[in-house]
Amino acid sequence: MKTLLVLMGGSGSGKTTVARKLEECGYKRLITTTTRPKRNGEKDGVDYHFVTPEEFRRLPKIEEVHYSGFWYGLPVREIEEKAIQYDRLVVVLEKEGAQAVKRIYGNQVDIVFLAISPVEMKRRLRERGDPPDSIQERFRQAHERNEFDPPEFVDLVVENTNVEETVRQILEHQKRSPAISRASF
Ligand SMILES: Nc1ncnc2c1ncn2[C@@H]1O[C@H](COP(=O)(O)OP(=O)(O)OP(=O)(O)O)[C@@H](O)[C@H]1O
Ligand SMILES: Nc1nc2c(ncn2[C@@H]2O[C@H](COP(=O)(O)O)[C@@H](O)[C@H]2O)c(=O)[nH]1
Repeated sequence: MKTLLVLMGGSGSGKTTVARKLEECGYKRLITTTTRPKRNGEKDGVDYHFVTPEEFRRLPKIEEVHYSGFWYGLPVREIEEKAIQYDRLVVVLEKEGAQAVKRIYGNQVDIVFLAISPVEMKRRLRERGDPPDSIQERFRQAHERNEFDPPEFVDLVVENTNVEETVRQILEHQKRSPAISRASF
């Protein structure tokens, strides 16, 4: 039984925080690649594979997106290697990436949308220490890309007001979903 859980939602909705909690529950996280600079405390190979634009261009990827001025993509190697070793995978992607992996892996993919209001988004990004111009750009982009509303293709929507409760709802949903519990890569 193998499943790929995709966490998506607006900037600051808590995708990375929830993914870390799910790792404590036995999920293996797929580390994606980006050309953006590291934030304070982020580590190469742990939070992202941080690469130059040239390295990014050469890397074989399942999907890629240009977001808020930088490139992001899921390396083929990352999913191929971890799917052999682990039954439950989790990855953090924006909307187009989530749609792309659903197209490729079908029923094995479970997409969870973490909801956040515009006011709470600004508050969390400030609290995370994002620079004011970056917060402004993400806010503009979130509106432009309609990131506050769940698209129709998601499998579960969670109001992430409490991380432990969010994780509980996701685990419960995965247990109940027949397509997910039958999935295999
Ligand atoms: N349920 C929650 N309640 C309050 N704060 C939270 C909650 N979940 C996450 N946070 C905090 O909000 C900030 C943003 O969280 P996180 O980085 O996980 O979001 P994200 O969705 O991955 O954002 P981005 O897409 O911008 O990378 C962090 O400071 C995190 O500690
Ligand atoms: N389609 C993809 N989206 C990705 C990937 N890795 C991360 N992301 C999404 O990008 C934004 C910005 O992330 P941040 O860490 O700079 O705040 C966020 O929505 C992520 O979900 C990827 O490989 N492909």
